[in-house]
Amino acid sequence: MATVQGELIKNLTSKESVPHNKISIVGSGSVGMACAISILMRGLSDELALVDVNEGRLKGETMDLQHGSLFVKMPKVISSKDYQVTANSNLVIITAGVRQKKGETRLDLVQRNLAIFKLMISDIMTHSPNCKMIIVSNPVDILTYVTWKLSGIPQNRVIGSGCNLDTARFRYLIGQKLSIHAGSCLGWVLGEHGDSGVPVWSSVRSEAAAIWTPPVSGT
Ligand SMILES: NC(=O)C1=CN([C@@H]2O[C@H](COP(=O)(O)OP(=O)(O)OC[C@H]3O[C@@H](n4cnc5c(N)ncnc54)[C@H](O)[C@@H]3O)[C@@H](O)[C@H]2O)C=CC1
Ligand SMILES: CC(=O)C(=O)O
Repeated sequence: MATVQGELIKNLTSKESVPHNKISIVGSGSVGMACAISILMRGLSDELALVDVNEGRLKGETMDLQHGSLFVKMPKVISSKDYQVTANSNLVIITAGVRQKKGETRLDLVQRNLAIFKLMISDIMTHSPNCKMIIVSNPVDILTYVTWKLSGIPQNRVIGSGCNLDTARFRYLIGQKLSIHAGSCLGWVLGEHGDSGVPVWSSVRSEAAAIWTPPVSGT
């Protein structure tokens, strides 16, 4: 029998809405939460799902994001340690795993994070066989390759963050040197993310460099 309370709190729409651009993030640590906030602030998804083995952290981070609903356009945030919550994602971002401790290199993380990936990738594929994946966990280039192999999906659906962060740092530092915004400095770091990345000086261009160009003699 319908109660007054039941009538007052029932949904106005009869059907559950189906997300059209669902993004899931595995790992709700520092990097996962930075991704989550960027996605929400830019309105990139209509449903955001988070997964982490640390249920206490996951609950706290999810509540923080949900409580910020007032400030974002697409505020649906769900989470669980069960990968079912990621079902039908268009994009899955992997930030889960261990990070470096003092004295460790990114490559030192490979065995521990590989073990996590072996379990995680099959769960992701079971629930979102058509998704694209962005890998951030380190060592990122190796784990991107591992994800491609473990998932069996075409290589154009598995994207590693690669040297994006190194390139951003490079452009920031050039900008600092020239007292201009990093966006006005072009330049790339290529190779493997981290200690062996190669700053390609011949790729560097900046608005300031144009100012420095000496005038052609005779003009
Ligand atoms: N590619 C890049 O440019 C960058 C990569 N990283 C890497 O990203 C990873 C994450 O870094 P942070 O967020 O700073 O670490 P964090 O320690 O803050 O977060 C990692 C999260 O992964 C979770 N986790 C661990 N095992 C899991 C599993 N089996 N399933 C689900 N969740 C699991 C942990 O509970 C934790 O919440 C590290 O490997 C780090 O080295 C970090 C910064 C930049
Ligand atoms: C953690 C890491 O890969 C970085 O900050 O470059």
